Amino acid sequence: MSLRVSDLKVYYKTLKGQVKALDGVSFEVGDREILGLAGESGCGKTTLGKSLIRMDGRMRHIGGTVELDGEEMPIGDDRRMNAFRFHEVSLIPQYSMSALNPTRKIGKMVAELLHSRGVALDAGKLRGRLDAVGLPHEVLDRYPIELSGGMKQRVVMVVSTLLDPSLLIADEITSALDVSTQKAVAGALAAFRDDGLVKSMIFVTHDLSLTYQIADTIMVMYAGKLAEKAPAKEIVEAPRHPYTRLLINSLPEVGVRYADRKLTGIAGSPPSLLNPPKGCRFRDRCPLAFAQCEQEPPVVEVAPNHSVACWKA
Ligand SMILES: Nc1ncnc2c1ncn2[C@@H]1O[C@H](COP(=O)(O)OP(=O)(O)OP(=O)(O)O)[C@@H](O)[C@H]1O
Repeated sequence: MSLRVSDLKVYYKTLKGQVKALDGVSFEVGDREILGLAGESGCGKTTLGKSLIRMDGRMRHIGGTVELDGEEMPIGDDRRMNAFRFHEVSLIPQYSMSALNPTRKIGKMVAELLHSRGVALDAGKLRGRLDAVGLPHEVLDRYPIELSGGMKQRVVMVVSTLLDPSLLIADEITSALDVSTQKAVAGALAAFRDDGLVKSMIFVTHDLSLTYQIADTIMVMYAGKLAEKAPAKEIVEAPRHPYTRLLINSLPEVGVRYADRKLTGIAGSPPSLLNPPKGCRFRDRCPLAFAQCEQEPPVVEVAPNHSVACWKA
């Protein structure tokens, strides 16, 4: 087992109270597995990715454990997490390709970044990684502004994996790209796993159709909790949770750009995570809701590797 997350609770401290962004989430990612993490905006996807790397100032580790390759990660301890960051687990954050330093050539930026981590640049390895994502070596001599969006995203992928992390988390890395570039970048990401450059991966996206192309397993979250997790084909072809069904039905049409997509077909909006409702958090929007949904549904394995949190699944 590569990653084991048990009953993880991560809250944000705000002036209005605690936002329960991750509220008791448990799941595993196997060796060589790509887990696609899906769900509407605000369900906790980014919080999950960040909490495995670096908590921001408002985030609090309230409970639960995270084990990577059998070792517990001290996710609430920023200093002790230094031993894990980039070395064991690496995150490609949302919008990271736009955050490349515009005043540095790519090669210099990579050298400086490694230096800041106390690691010497291995030029041969760097060139090998550029080859792996289909970038010409001469990008090292270019400024970010001279690269296309897809090239910048590949640079970020190379930088994030130079220290050979076991687990790579990619958070919405294809959102700002056109459809064919999205596919190419997702394909390059899957090749990282296929070539053994990383052992396992979490691919975070709103876009279930893209995640379906590369993920072995898809986990759907709703309002800070796990709704359903199953092999990708099963989630798409035979979803059991009413929320997953509605998500699948609202898949955007092929060829529509991210910015033009709207999640239609699910009336209402997710509950506030400041004071989430008791019981099933989806029940106000659920076409199948009944009295028992006032109790929180447990996550139940309804078929091999297929878990659902719904009384009616
Ligand atoms: N810094 C913060 N302070 C307070 N609340 C926050 C903060 N960041 C996120 N949240 C809240 O935590 C919840 C989960 O947010 P998160 O960004 O993890 O969701 P997401 O599924 O990744 O959404 P998106 O797809 O829009 O990035 C939301 O209710 C959000 O409003």
